[in-house]
Amino acid sequence: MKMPTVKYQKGDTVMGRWPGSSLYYQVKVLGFDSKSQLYTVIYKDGTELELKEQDIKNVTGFQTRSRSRSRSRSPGRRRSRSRSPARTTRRSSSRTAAAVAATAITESTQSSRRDTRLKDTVEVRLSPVEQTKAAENSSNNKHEKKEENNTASKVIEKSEAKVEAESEKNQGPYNLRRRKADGDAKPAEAKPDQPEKKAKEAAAPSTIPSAPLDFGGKIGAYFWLLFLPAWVLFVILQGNLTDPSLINAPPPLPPLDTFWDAQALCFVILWILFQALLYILPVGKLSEGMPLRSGVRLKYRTNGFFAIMVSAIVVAVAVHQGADLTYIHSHFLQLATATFIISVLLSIYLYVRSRYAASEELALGGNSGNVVYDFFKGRELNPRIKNFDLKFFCEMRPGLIGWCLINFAMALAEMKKHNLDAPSYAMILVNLFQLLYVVDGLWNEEAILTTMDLMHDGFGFMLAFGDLVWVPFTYTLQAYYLVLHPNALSLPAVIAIVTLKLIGFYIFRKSNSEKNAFRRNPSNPKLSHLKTIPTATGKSLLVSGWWGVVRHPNYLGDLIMALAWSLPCGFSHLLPWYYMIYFIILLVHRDSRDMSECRRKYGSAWDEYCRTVRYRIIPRVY
Ligand SMILES: NC(=O)C1=CN([C@@H]2O[C@H](COP(=O)(O)OP(=O)(O)OC[C@H]3O[C@@H](n4cnc5c(N)ncnc54)[C@H](OP(=O)(O)O)[C@@H]3O)[C@@H](O)[C@H]2O)C=CC1
Ligand SMILES: CC(C)CCC[C@@H](C)[C@H]1CC=C2C3=C(CC[C@@]21C)[C@@]1(C)CC[C@H](O)C(C)(C)[C@@H]1CC3
Repeated sequence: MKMPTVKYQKGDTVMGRWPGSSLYYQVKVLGFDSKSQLYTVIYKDGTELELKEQDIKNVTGFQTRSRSRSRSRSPGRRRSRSRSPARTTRRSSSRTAAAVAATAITESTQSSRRDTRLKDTVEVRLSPVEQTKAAENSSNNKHEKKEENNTASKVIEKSEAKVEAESEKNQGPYNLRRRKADGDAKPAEAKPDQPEKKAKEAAAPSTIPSAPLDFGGKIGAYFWLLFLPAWVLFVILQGNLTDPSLINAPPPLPPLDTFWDAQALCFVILWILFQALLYILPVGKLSEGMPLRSGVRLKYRTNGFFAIMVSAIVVAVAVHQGADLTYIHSHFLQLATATFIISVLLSIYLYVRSRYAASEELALGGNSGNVVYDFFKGRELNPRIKNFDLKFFCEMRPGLIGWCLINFAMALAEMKKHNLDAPSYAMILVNLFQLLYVVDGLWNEEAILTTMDLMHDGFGFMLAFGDLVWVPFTYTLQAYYLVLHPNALSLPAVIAIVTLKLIGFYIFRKSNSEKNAFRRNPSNPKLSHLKTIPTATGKSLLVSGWWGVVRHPNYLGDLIMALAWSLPCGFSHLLPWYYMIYFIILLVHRDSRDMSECRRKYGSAWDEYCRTVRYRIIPRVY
């Protein structure tokens, strides 16, 4: 960059104020943009920011800040055990841009959220220095003090209103740029029909970091590809046995031709097309997803509740017209096989199209270069055909609504099998509990846009199979089990199980809604009583409310609900407890995946959060 005649020159070592605080760090000037009148500076750990001239000072007139003074002043110190910058640096394994953020715990009130944030900035990770008295008294500084509030409040406005998109787009008075060390640069791939894009990407190295391999890496991917379908087959066959113990040896494989049923395939295709039709109808809200790396926010048609209502009406009419839904029970294996074939075809399509996707459209994981691993994990973050979002659709519609349809069919099958006028209590509970879970998910469909799957995971075999096969054919195992293995429940047992379910549901819904509301609008007045930790990405972390109890309160609620789903099936067999066992494993693994991802994103701010909120899922236990 050619430097015009400006106060500070490229290469100068100066003191740069950290946005939102009155602390200065030694920085090097990288350049000056005459248009925006901002200096690009680099901090010692490699973080780049754009600063105004007022926020830059000459090194003379500064002295090293005494840490104890800095810390004892800090309101946040009262909340945190280990605040030594040195210690934090040692403990933090993956320092990102956040590692230099002024990590503060802020308590905001409705009226003075911004001011409080400014006052409460308590900790920095570089060796902060402050100006000498002489320098502080200078007239220049008086002006600067006034300006400090202006500029800092701009930062907060930025981080509270349109935070993510703007920080990524490099707009506004300060820019927190991605650190170069955020990940390995990957060779750019571009769509052949987008020569402009290709040229641009070839010129600039791709910013897509490849995340560390998950799920046991490349070998693990082979394993899961074989194990997951085999497991679905195993539990379906077990469900038909008189003694369906999970620890029994697998039943003998039925002849191959029993797997295939063309009619079953037609039903599955019809069901998916029907759901796709409901999804594209211009009914319901168009919700915005979280900002992507490019700053773009995709739009999603969140009409899931409408879709399940219409589906229920259509199914009711079909049953009234004589359709025999017990077909689903008697052809469970064939329906699962047909859906499996569709999920494999879909995964192949997803992998092939991801080879043509631009690098900015790829997820952080799933780009290892190993075909099998990438096929399994998924490469493209939001594969779309025009506005039709494949990942969102698959996650929220055919499998999820199909789950309720299958449960309902199992209730009818139970009545048929045992000549009942009504389903058993156990079957009713399982049906109602899971229906509530699905309907709630669809009612709050927008909230899915802030979950890990939608924000971070690529769409590949794992999710395609998970959404289309795993959910409808294994999450229904309790109802499937009850058809052949009835379990009588006393009234007190029913009351106890319903109470447990409601407690779990309350925790699950409240915590998910709190995070979703906060992510969508961090300055939401309803959340102003909550404490937050700002991070260098512009986003903050909730540190009180539900997210101050444990790091994943939503998982806790979900697990309590899972317990309530299995209890109606009794303790005679392990099969109906499969979901509970699987779910513990899934959520513990998800929690650790999320931990690594958040540590990568938020650096020391995340470490700070973990020190403040010590337990992951169960208070005082885990
Ligand atoms: N039934 C089932 O099979 C499954 C159900 N679920 C349920 O789906 C829901 C979503 O789960 P999942 O996507 O795994 O995870 P979360 O909804 O918990 O999302 C995790 C993300 O939330 C953000 N976050 C974490 N801590 C904080 C905080 N303190 N303050 C603000 N934001 C924070 C981070 O993203 P960022 O900071 O980038 O916004 C983090 O990556 C859960 O209720 C879970 O139980 C999940 C898996 C399977
Ligand atoms: C096959 C693998 C071993 C695991 C696949 C995992 C998937 C089945 C799950 C990953 C996250 C999910 C969510 C839901 C269903 C299961 C999958 C797809 C969810 C849609 C269920 C309904 C909830 O209300 C929810 C919060 C919207 C869930 C979001 C995550």
